[in-house]
Amino acid sequence: MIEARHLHKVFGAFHAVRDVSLTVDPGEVVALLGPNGAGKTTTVRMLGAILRPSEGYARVAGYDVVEQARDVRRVVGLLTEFPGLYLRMRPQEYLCFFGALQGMSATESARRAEQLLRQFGLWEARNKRLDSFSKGMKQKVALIRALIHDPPVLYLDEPTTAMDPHSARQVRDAMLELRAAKRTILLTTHNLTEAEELADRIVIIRNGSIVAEGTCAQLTRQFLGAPRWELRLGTPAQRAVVVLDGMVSIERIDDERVYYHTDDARHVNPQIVARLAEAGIPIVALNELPRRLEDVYLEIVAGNGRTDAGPSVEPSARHDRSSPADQSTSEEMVKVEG
Ligand SMILES: Nc1ncnc2c1ncn2[C@@H]1O[C@H](COP(=O)(O)OP(=O)(O)OP(=O)(O)O)[C@@H](O)[C@H]1O
Repeated sequence: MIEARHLHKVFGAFHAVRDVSLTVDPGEVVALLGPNGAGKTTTVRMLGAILRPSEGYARVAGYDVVEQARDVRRVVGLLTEFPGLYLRMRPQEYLCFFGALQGMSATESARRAEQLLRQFGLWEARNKRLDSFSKGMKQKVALIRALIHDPPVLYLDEPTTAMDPHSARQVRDAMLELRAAKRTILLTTHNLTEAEELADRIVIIRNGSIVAEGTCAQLTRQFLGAPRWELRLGTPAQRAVVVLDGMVSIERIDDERVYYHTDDARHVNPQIVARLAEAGIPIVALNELPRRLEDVYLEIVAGNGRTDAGPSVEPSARHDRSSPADQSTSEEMVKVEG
């Protein structure tokens, strides 16, 4: 559904996005993660036909983001990080206005706006002007704006940042529903728990380049190694070392606990339990230690990991589309905000 090849974006002399190639399949949710200034929003804006790539190309639902920008904007619902709302309007008229821009009839957009305002708990506030809305409420209106025409592709840039926990839950539930309805979603977020919950696949970008890509499980395995286990005994753990020796890789021993790694827990752990029982060593508990996306992320962006994300390089031969005009900082293809 989204296919980007060798995307590159230069602002003046600054390379904000370098050689980004990315595929998102129909119905897939991909989280684009990375530190501040990594190039996430710039990538999303290029994929949304808002910003012209300096090099490379991208197609969304089969449409080229440069040659068929209008079609791309029709099939994409875009929630930007700083949504500009028409603050004198009330939510319903604002949403109907955007529905009309997307070619919806007045009745259809009014019906859809009502449904979404109710879903996100804003129906009671429908008669208030948007300038009286809180930051989180405005963000919800911006999200509804992205959803109004029920697009097959959604780019959600930090969709829950300003929201209270209940509202953030509503938005995450909405994303889960959209995923179930086979919408294709590219999500950028600094909330790694959110990414873990929602995304089928994670892409990590740093200094404008993709440095890691995969499912949470794949990235965890690649960057944190084999799963860690904690064995709690009812006796000093030193006694168990002889039993475990050669079966697993012991990381440390702590009083009555042993921490170890194994690639083959399914076979090794039952053997460990049997041998300890045979040796009369009581087992209190055996647990796999949870590994969070946050640990993987920090390993990658801190640069200690096995990534090759080094300093920036000049773009090499790519599908070149740059022109002198494209090197400026004001090359927006369209102005989307009010
Ligand atoms: N229009 C612009 N002109 C010049 N530099 C820009 C422009 N837009 C973005 N940049 C620069 O490009 C880099 C990437 O910015 P981008 O907004 O894509 O980062 P991000 O990963 O979305 O960051 P954050 O997590 O803080 O939102 C930053 O250094 C930013 O200052």
